[in-house]
Amino acid sequence: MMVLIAEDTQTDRLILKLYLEKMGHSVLEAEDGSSVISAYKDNWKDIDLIILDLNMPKISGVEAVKRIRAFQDESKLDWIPIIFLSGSTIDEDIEAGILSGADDYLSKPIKPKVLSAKVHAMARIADMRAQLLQANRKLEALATTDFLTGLSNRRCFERSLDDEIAKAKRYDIPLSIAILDIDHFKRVNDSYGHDAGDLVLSSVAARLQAGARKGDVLARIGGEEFAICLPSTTLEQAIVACERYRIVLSSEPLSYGCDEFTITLSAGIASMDVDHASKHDLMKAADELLYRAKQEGRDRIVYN
Ligand SMILES: Nc1nc2c(ncn2[C@@H]2O[C@H](COP(=O)(O)OP(=O)(O)OP(=O)(O)O)[C@@H](O)[C@H]2O)c(=O)[nH]1
Repeated sequence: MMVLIAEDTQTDRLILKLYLEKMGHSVLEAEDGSSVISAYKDNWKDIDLIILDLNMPKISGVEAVKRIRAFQDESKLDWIPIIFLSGSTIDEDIEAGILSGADDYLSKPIKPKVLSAKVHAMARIADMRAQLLQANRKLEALATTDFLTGLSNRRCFERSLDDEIAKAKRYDIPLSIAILDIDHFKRVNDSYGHDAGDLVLSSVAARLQAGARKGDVLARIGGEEFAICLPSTTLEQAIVACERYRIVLSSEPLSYGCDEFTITLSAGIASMDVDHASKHDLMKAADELLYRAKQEGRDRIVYN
């Protein structure tokens, strides 16, 4: 581990450094409260643990820990363990240290075995926390991804749309969305089976994804229904993009074993304006236009 230590008494600092290095850790030294804060800010990526003296000149250990924890919160950094070191064993000092954001307390003079045990315990907690964060990230990815196509799912699409609508309003920039639906998809399932249907869905997703512009959010929002959020895109530009998707899809057949399917899609496009200023209004407008595209014969894009 990389341990940042802060201790204003040079001999104490050297002893602590020696013990930690003997245990196989790397050590970064600071000699007072303000230098431990700046050392952490400059090196937070490498630091795994902080051990600091409670009583230091100018900025006390308690204040330094408060500022380090505040910096972690503001910058959304991962938690790392902090241990206080002090000659005082007064209950109030221990309480103040822990309440400031530290995780454990070591009393001076340092006993190598106790130091080693506490560092070990902190490393274990940090490791468990890292595992938990990783598991949470995996769960988050599962909760926002459509398992069949690997695209974003409806939940993720709606969340991105909320963000893009807020940005479009804040900076007064255009925003368009399109809802695309594969035509007569039921026939694929009915004639070739569900596996063929699944393959068509993932091939369509891959083709749409390959043609998507960076920054556009493409999602599978229902069975054979896809949606695209096109930030900074006017209705005219969205029509061009959706025509491209429509042609990309129908121009070359998809194959499933020896069978080939020509797939077409219908789409409704809506752009943000005074009438379609909310997520609900935009989705509803695009959905109604998609319905019109189906009514008017499919394999087409409809907009207002
Ligand atoms: N294979 C497969 N089929 C799905 C999936 N989700 C929905 N479907 C099927 O998609 C089909 C949608 O049928 P419909 O809503 O009648 O639409 P359509 O046949 O595409 O007709 P139009 O949209 O009117 O052109 C149904 O047969 C669903 O069972 C899926 O994940 N995999």
